[in-house]
Amino acid sequence: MRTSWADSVDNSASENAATAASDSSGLTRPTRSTYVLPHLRNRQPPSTDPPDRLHSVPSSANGRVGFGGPTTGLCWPGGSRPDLGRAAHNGSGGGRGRSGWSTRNGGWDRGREHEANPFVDDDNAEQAISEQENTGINFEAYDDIPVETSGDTVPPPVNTFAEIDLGDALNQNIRRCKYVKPTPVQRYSIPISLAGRDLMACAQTGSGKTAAFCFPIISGIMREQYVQRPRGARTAYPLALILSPTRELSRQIHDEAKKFSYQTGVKVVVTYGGAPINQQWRELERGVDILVATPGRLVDLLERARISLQMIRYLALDEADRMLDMGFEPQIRKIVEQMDMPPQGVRQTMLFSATFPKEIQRLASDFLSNYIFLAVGRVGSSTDLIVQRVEFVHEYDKRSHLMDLIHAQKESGMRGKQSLTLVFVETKKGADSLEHWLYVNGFPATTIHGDRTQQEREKALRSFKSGKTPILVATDVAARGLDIPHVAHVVNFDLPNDIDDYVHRIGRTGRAGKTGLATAFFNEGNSSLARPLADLMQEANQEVPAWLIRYASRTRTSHGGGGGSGRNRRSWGGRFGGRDFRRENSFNRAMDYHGGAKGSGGYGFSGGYGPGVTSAWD
Ligand SMILES: Nc1ncnc2c1ncn2[C@@H]1O[C@H](COP(=O)(O)OP(=O)(O)OP(=O)(O)O)[C@@H](O)[C@H]1O
Repeated sequence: MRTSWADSVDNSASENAATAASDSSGLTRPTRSTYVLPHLRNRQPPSTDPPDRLHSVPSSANGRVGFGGPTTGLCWPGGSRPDLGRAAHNGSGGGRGRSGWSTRNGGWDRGREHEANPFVDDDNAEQAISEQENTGINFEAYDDIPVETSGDTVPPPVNTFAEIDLGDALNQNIRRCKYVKPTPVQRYSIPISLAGRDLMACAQTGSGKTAAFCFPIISGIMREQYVQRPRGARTAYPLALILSPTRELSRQIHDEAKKFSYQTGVKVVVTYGGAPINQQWRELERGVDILVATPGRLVDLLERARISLQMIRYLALDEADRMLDMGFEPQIRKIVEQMDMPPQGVRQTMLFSATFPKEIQRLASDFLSNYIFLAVGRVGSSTDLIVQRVEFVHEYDKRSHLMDLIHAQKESGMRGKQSLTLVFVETKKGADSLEHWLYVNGFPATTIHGDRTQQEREKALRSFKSGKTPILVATDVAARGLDIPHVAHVVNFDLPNDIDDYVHRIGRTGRAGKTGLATAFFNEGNSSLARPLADLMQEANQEVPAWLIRYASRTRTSHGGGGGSGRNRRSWGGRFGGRDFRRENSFNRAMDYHGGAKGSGGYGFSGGYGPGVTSAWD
């Protein structure tokens, strides 16, 4: 019978302890595996299993059951988190440096020999260029950024990575990534997460949210020297789950997380639809600490009892507003609430996105316990790095307009290479047809959308990233999260119906402090977007054409002053992509405010997240 990597570590440890029935914290530990019938495997674990034991640990000040108490400063509290079922780590409690760091003895040291170096083989030259450019990140662009936090006792932010006790191995990887200092969302969210707090974080596109949730998870797992996992025959027991809405984004998060966890002993595995499931099974059987997944494939694996969530300590939802909108919510609820994942308050939950409509915040709060809301502003910050243009273009003129833009782009291409242009369209058919037309007209283009096979999607993305086909025509499947260096221009050939989708789309350029250009084709068909678009551009100090303002005021009048309709009836936080909805609900707890001027408007009305079409997604 095969056992997982984690199991083999645990097996050898428990075998050494022979029939030991308790660990150093006096908690009972199962000494032999018990066969569980597949149909019973996803039930709540028996009372001796670790997650149940967590319930017996008293609540701490932060409201988290079983968490070893709030930290002072940024270091882990002395001793282990009793909720983890690991032997106490020997840290000095608040001390820095090596003490207390797990070497994850045994298992990974063996596995490490085979651990490919993710810093050398990844996209080769492309990787090298983007790494070089990380050193040139325009941090000045972040200096005046407004940041708002709300919630009970918010841990203070840090200014440097050195102030945070992330552990030597992870620090080494941060250096390898050429991250010199934390971005604003990292400065605030990492201390919050390291203190064990739940978090809802709203920060601009391209501002480093992936590292913001990966670092605390990796660091937390590294600190846990020993985890007793049930010895389920072929079931994997990850300690952390990162969910994202698309396959490509899951792969990207996996690639990043592998870099951050290189030689830490923390094993990251990805699973998503459209790829052979057997291969993913085999990978899972070799052991997994952090599982990155799309919801559909994960539900499949849970139902087949290939994965159990009973050991989950950390849950992160990237693009959380998208994950909780109508397209995904039932699947997410199933994963988080109806399988065997420990409840909120026991696990630590982190939700990240660039946009957080209030209705979605309300839903999301079901998953969180006494959480902190963090908003890192848009205006006066990285969104300003994207020059936004909007042109009035009739449907029949769109192609020739696009051709003009691409010609202009070609002329301004750097190093003799055409810079990358990402063109968003509404439908899969429209994507294929536009790609064909571009190809016929001599423009090297490729396309990515939900009707293409996963292989085709991945090939298209590679070809675009490498510059072989410098034009990518995409549906919204490429709108969120994808971090493609050198995207100089985003063209909204068809505007989306939802202003939040617009924000994510244009965020594919102007990443990590770099500049970018976004052009939108607007016509009568987009009237409902006129007002939110005009407001957004104004907030980002962009030039708003007079005709768009006229359109915007017309929609304002026709909607009785409410402005926008359907999905666009959202209460944005003015300078932010979202603001804590608890404020409107007479949430009278301590509010901390850092930097920037307070409350500059927003749309001034709440909620109304209407139904939307989500066909372009997984
Ligand atoms: N501290 C840092 N220093 C330099 N570069 C960084 C730092 N943190 C992240 N980056 C780089 O910034 C880029 C954007 O990061 P990331 O993809 O995590 O953004 P994001 O906030 O998740 O964006 P989106 O909202 O579009 O998903 C990446 O190339 C990443 O490597």
